[in-house]
Amino acid sequence: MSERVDVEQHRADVVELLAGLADRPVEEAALDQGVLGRVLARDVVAAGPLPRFRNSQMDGFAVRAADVAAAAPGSPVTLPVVADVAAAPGDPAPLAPGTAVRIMTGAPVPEGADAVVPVEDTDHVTFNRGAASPAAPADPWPEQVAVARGRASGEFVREPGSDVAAGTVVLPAGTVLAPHHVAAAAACGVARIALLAPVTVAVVSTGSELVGPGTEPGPGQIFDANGPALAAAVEAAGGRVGLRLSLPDDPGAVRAGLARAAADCDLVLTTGGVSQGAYEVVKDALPEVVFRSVAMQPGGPQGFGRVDGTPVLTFPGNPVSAQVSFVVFLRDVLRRAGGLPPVERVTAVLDGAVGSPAVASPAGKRQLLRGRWVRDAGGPASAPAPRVAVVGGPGSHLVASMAAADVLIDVPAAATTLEPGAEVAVWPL
Ligand SMILES: Nc1nc2c(c(=O)[nH]1)N[C@H]1C(S)=C(S)[C@@H](COP(=O)(O)OP(=O)(O)OC[C@H]3O[C@@H](n4cnc5c(N)ncnc54)[C@H](O)[C@@H]3O)O[C@H]1N2
Ligand code: MOO
Repeated sequence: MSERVDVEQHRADVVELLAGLADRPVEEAALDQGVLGRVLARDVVAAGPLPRFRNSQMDGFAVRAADVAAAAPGSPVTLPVVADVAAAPGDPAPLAPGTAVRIMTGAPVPEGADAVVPVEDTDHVTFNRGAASPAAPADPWPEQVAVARGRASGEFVREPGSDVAAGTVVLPAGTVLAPHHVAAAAACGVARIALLAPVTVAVVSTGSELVGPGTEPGPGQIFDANGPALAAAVEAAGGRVGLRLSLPDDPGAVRAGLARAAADCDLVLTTGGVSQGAYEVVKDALPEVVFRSVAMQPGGPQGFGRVDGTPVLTFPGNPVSAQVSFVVFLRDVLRRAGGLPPVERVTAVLDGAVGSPAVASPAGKRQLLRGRWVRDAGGPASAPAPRVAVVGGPGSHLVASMAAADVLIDVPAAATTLEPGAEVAVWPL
């Protein structure tokens, strides 16, 4: 008889087993190559300031604010336009008092100028002639400008370092990279970044009945669902699939496959072969692993330990059991090890009942039913928590019901029935 433990005990044992995974090596990557969702291992520091130089926030005229202070719609101030500055390489000449330069958004503001008057506030209104004359050359800069509205010193001038001072941290270590982080690093001219190396996981399916896609299953054969499912789950949790194996029900082959997996990866994950049958190859191949029954459904039969020094978790073969095992025991451990935040469990209100023959909850076991958020408009606005309804039955072979679910509804071990309106904890999928 194997030992029987509760869910929290097994979770704690898995956390302890995998504690060493959190010590991640660092790897470098180009900023533009698949870094989204990855975690920065080191701060990204700006070598120079951002903006890099004083530049215009508007298309208009760079002026000395004092020269146009008196301008008003009825009494414009007219200045000679002495140069044209585009957002282009080069350094404009200083601006003499009593003059203006035409300037474009992002162009360097000449020394001496301290404000930009948008073109709309002048007699030119716009510099852009649009599609009316696409072949025409760009507007030449005018000889003079009549400014109808003065601007305070500093208006529409972007100062260097006003976004980032040179030498400061743009993105701190631990940032989970999203597009806006890539933008900030790119603006600072960063080409390569240091990332936490993902935990590498070997995903090992066992069962002589399994075939891969593209094969016509013969009598007694089924497609391998767990391999692809767990590989996807590993990646979604920030891990990297280092090896995928599908092994037959032969303890020798399983032992050899697991030895290879242990040598190649940080963690080995198996499915199948851990129950009470005559061909429980994972159990038979791993005498050093602890096999136990966890008081939950699905996902009761579990094992944890090491193969050749590498941690191994053995999940049950039923596809829903394997996926639920990942969510409950491994997802957050993997995420934390790779620097990602855990997925928070949330409280929800049950929309229907649990306890009908179709949706029963066994006494003494925590049951993780598949559920969906109820998003109809009719719900009371004052509902204390989001509502959730059971989807499909509790059977651990019901992969399509699992695919229709948003969450796992956590029915406490003591409960065999729950009334509508009951508060439940849910695990987002
Ligand atoms: N007498 C008992 N029988 C069973 C018990 C028990 O306590 N006493 N526990 C049941 C529970 S609960 C589960 S869960 C399963 C676990 O069985 P195994 O981990 O040994 O898994 P297998 O027997 O290899 O497979 C179970 C089931 O899942 C299918 N399977 C396996 N691998 C895959 C895969 N990669 N993709 C898709 N489907 C897979 C397999 O064909 C079986 O149908 O044991 C119960 N029995
Ligand atoms: O506990 Mo098994 O994992 O029901 O299906």
